[in-house]
Amino acid sequence: MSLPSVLNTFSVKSRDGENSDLSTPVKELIVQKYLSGEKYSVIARNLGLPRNTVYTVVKRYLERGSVETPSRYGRKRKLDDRDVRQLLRILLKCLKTAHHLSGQISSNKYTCISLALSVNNARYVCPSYKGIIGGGIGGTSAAYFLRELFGSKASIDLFEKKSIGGRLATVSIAGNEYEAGGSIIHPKNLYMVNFTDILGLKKRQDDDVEIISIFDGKKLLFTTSQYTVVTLSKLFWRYGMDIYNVKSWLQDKFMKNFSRIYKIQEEKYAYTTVTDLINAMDPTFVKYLKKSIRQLMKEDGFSDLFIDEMVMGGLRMNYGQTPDIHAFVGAVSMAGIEQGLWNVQGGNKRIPEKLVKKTDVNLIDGEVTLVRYLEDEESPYEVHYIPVKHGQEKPKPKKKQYDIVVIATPLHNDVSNIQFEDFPQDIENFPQKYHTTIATFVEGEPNLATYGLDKFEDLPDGIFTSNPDLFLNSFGKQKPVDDRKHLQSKPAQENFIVGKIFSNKAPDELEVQKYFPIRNDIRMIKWLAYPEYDFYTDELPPFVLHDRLYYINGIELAASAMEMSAIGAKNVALLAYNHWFGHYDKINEHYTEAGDKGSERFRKVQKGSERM
Ligand SMILES: CC(C)=CCC/C(C)=C/CC/C(C)=C/CSC[C@H](N)C(=O)O
Repeated sequence: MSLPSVLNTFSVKSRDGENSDLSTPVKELIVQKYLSGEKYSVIARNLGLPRNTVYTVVKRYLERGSVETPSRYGRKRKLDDRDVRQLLRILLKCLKTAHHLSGQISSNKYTCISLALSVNNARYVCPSYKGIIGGGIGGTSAAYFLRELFGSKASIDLFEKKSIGGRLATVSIAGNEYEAGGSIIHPKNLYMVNFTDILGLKKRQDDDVEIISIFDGKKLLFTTSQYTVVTLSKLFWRYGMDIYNVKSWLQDKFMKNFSRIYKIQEEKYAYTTVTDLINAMDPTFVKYLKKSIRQLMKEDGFSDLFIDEMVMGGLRMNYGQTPDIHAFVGAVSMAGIEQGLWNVQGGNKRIPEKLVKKTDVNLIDGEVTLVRYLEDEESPYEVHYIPVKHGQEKPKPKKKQYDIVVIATPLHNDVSNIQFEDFPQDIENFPQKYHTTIATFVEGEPNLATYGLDKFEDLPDGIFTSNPDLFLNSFGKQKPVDDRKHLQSKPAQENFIVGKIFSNKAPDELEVQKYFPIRNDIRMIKWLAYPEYDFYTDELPPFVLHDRLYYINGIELAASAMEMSAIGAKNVALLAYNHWFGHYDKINEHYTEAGDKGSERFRKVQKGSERM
């Protein structure tokens, strides 16, 4: 099955579509009954209709404010815009006095109805119980943003079956801890910068000039120098103007409008699909999903040599893949080889660990197996889990009910095996393949001959590879996550280093010998690290799986990075907040900043996405 069709099965689509075969009075009767408090199942039974049909009619009504299917040729509205605005003003006044409603109201044609629905639907108290499934950077960021939005009274449970941090982890070798998973943060990754600040953590940034080479499997094609002027001359000699153009190209084509997301989210706008969120940053980004980074850069005049060496090198290091992956993740990878990258003193996993404490969540050590929808219950999501085994006894399965549930783990069979039951539509596991990346840490003496070198001093700090057939994706000399010198162990022998080999397959003894013939210790970590970006589609997964059941990790299909997970988490927290308090004018809506030219190009991407 191709990806678009697979993703369609994942979207929230009602089985009986538009119900265009029901007459308008019947649809109106359904809505009337719903508004007077009758449950879907009761309405369905009394009217002799399938429950799904009733659900869909109500859902469409909540989205559109009308039971009619919108049509250019349909019946005209009886009220004109002026009437609607006037009605709105009156309604708003009544509502604000009567219910202290704080929602903002715009004058779009459905506002009148959604506002009326707010009277029935808006909840004036915070949801009591929220469950987050997954304790990685996505889940813990979601906890933080939910706490920020819903306040200290909301009770938040966070389920994690292993350890907090997920794919942010350290490995212990030669007496020190090293970054083993997501390892780098860009200076413009505002959420990571803010978390580090708020949580009282410190940045770890190398002041030493790092020497980087590109290796084709036989020799080092290119090596930077510790003198910037020499490096620039060498780069210019090899890549010409490409090396000067790439920085401003990345800034103009990507970084500038990517940064719009921070303002958009500060203004509490949220999007129901990953595509809609990307589109809100810049509609051109949606086009990047449908072409390769190679194609985009070639269209913009970059040479094959530059793409095959620099871009390839960055992509093999960051995602173990090639410039044939889509241009959005390609651009993120390019940002990941810019200057000024940093990580957290003590390890990046300290961010999620400290977020858990800061947000005062209730941590549940357990593996979630099932989420069941209990339609008639006040807290309709029943989460089933198996507590982590601590003693000898086999733990008994348990369950808890929630108002809101956030899934913060890839819904992918190799990673999680959560079942969904009794939902009006199918919620299936994430069909996209995840890429296996092996990080092998070795304490030993590197094999200089492999790189065509003679002297130990000439071994670069980092090696990118330009050959897609090579076993080695990248190599890097490692520094401990705690760079306070007095805490670090000394290497076991002269010319011993701790090096990290990234590869797509586990190395056998011969392969390890090739890079480290003499060694003291070796540790190998297998990650299902990020999606296999072998698709071009602008139909990325939804953030909303059901009314108040949200999913963060679909954002990884756009690009996987710590910051992307935090952006996804903030979007989901804002969706939960806007849905709960009836701020529908902040969902899937265009955000315009005064004088913001970029957003004038905004177009709606409602294909396959639904306003919940
Ligand atoms: C915030 C702006 C303006 C742009 C940044 C876009 C972005 C999300 C950059 C992340 C850069 C980065 C750290 C890329 C590395 S790829 C992920 C890698 N596998 C890792 O996490 O270690």
